[in-house]
Amino acid sequence: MGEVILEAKEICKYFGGLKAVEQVNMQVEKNDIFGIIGPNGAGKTTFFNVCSGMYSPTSGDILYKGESIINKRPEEIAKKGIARTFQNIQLFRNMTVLNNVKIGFHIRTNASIFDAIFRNKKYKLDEELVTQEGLEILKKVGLYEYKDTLAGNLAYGIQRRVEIARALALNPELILLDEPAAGMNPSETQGLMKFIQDLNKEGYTIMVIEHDMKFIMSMSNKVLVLNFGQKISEGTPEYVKQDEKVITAYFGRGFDKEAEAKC
Ligand SMILES: Nc1ncnc2c1ncn2[C@@H]1O[C@H](COP(=O)(O)OP(=O)(O)OP(=O)(O)O)[C@@H](O)[C@H]1O
Repeated sequence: MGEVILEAKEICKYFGGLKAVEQVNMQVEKNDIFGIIGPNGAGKTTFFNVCSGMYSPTSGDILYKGESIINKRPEEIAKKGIARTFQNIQLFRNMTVLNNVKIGFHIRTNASIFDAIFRNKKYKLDEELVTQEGLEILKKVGLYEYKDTLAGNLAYGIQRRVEIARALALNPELILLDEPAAGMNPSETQGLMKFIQDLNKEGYTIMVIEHDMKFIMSMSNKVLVLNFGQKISEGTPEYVKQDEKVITAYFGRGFDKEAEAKC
């Protein structure tokens, strides 16, 4: 077994009387592409938000490299090496791609708002460094040609990649992706899959939640399946696909043909 970098221990998250997530355990190992799927309302988003530190669990713990990240501020979590994207793209549409990526660096550089306003030496040094690093990231992920394009003018699939590129500016080890293929057409989805696999080859560990079964099954090395807030299966895509409990969860909800076709 490889090094565990993110661990969920008996996570429960209740909203009033509603048990959105119930006793879920998970271990993401270094270099995994760890996929989480489940039917609508299964608790994926809630679990994701607990893992990224956005929600405190009702009970249980989240450990990053053995250290609890529960109740830590988002920037503290980011500094530890965890980056995330959001379900709805959160780019500045009227800014260039490069400037969007540069924003991702603000947590890492030491220039204060004071430095920035008065554009003093420290700010200028940081600004140069950040521009260089931003360009490096764009080269690394194949987005260099868009560096001067306004984010709002890009095709949807490319905007998604820019969002992920911005997350890389935090220099993370672990990237959490929240439904990255939502709203994409099949060719954009294919492109995104390759993009994520390439990042993984670069050494990033990835945890991803998605509705799209085919996306998760063809990309992940490990899959966790939630249903009604509980973990019903976990393993390789091959294992999960033939697990009776998974088949029942999906088939029982009446989208068997669709789900099967997508596997
Ligand atoms: N902030 C909240 N307050 C109250 N109930 C919530 C909240 N967030 C989620 N829920 C409920 O928790 C359950 C799990 O929702 P969640 O969004 O985590 O599932 P999901 O698997 O991500 O669903 P989908 O695939 O539809 O996005 C649902 O019954 C949902 O209505």
